[in-house]
Amino acid sequence: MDAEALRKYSALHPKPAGLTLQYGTAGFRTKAEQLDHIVFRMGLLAILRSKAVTATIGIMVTASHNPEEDNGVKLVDPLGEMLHPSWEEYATQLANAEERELQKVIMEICQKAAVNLHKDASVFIGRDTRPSSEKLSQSVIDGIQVLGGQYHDYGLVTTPQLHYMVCCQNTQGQYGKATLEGYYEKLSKAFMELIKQSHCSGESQRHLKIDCANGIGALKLSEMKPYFPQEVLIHIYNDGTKEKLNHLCGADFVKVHQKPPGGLDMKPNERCCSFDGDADRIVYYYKDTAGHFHLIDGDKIATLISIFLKELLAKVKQNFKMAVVQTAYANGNSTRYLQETLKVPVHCVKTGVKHLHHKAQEFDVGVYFEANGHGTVLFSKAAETKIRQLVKEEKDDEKREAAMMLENMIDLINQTVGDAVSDMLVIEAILALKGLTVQQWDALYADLPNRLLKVQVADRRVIDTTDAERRALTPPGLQEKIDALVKKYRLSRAFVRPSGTEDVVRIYAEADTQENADALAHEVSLAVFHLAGGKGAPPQPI
Ligand SMILES: CC(=O)N[C@H]1[C@@H](OP(=O)(O)O)O[C@H](CO)[C@@H](O)[C@@H]1O
Ligand SMILES: [Mg+2]
Repeated sequence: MDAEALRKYSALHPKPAGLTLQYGTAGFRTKAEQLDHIVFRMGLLAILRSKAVTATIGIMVTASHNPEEDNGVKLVDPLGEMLHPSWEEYATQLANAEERELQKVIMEICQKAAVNLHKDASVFIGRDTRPSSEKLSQSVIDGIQVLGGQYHDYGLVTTPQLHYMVCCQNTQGQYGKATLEGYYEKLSKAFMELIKQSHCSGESQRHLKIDCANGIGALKLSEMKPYFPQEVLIHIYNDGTKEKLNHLCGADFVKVHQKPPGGLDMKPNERCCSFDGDADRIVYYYKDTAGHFHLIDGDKIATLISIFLKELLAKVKQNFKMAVVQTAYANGNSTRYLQETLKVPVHCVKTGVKHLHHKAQEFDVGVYFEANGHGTVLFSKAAETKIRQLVKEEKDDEKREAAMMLENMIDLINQTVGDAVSDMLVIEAILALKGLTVQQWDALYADLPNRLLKVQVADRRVIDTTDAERRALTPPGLQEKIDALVKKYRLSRAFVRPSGTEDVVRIYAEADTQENADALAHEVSLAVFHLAGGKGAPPQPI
């Protein structure tokens, strides 16, 4: 390591005095002006990680659905997964080290993680469309160069595209070609193969309006358009030419406020969807003839995909183990539908994509979605091999055709991470193949009315949870109070947990009516305020 270069370059990316940040659920996220030293140091860390695992590592500059002024950075592991939890701690240490200690901290990480500094290193870089992203990605490159590694800067890409590139690179092209063209070709080919087999979609069925949150999704979808057949009629809104990123639009806005985004004129019964700022989340929605808004969230997306896959799996008769993975935020009626009507096992894990991804890897076919629309499907290697073999060798027509559809699903879904573009194509293909309208999809089950609130407390770490975050262990008395409040309502459920991305405690409640869900959420938020050290004025009724 060139100590002099490290000193010189870290001085160009100084750490603001007293600032400490944590590598959280989605990497580092804060105001863009506080991030320069962080991204420089994540460039350093990406090199260390690359040397440790002898593979290409990804680094993405984005703050997803957060306001345009924010930014963030996260690392991508060799197969396109999130950074391994054991390294999150190193990331935090490196980010918070004083400048004069930087070299020492690097050496400590090398020792703890058995990094051989003489090995080669390679990093792929991507960024979203925020005004601050370009400069920050230059600082990443400074970090990479100080420790001496190769890099490829993909420039503007969606988060899932970068995950895809990393996976392609480290599987020597088995997953696909590590170029944007490779991504577009792989997805569009699988999509076209799938919809070839659909008979029943009239023209009106093929229109889809997409709110791109004024972000990177708009750019990349426009690039991808020429790869689609003419029958695909997608209309891009909020493309970033007029309004601000994520402002009153995007998947997070639509899910949280349960209303349509600005900038998209929606006619009754038109199928619409929203991406988030880095295009790794998607939610669907429509307005009925009475003008009521209907949200189709990640839970209903997981349900649609599960129905489709379960039918195909029954046809190929392979006894593949399939399961759905959710978090505590999944609507109670989605869980009930999946378990009782569809008879698919459902598992609940802690919030955060890495937890869902990890659990889904236990099955031959693991469908995972967060209610907010981040999700994908994982196929085990054994299942994939068997399916590809059936496509080549199976004599029975029905079985072979089902295997072909599964094979195309494997190629269409981005198995590295949730991907709005890929998920959208999966959904569009399923709707076309099953001849389902957006209303019919929505009608699979009715969401239980629910409410998500947040409360500020002095220190959110006073709340400790268990049972996939569904029960609070501390502070004393809180869970007992929640239990008592929940008993007052029908079909009710409530839980609280400290957020991993914001300095707040989140409260979730559902019940038989919206009034009851709102009342329960409010009462629970008061309990949190009083028992967990609430800050400022007590929460007001909704
Ligand atoms: C209730 C909710 O939507 N929580 C989100 C949010 O996490 P919190 O830990 O709740 O702040 O951001 C995460 C990262 O994007 C996402 O994985 C998660 O689902
Ligand atoms: Mg995102």
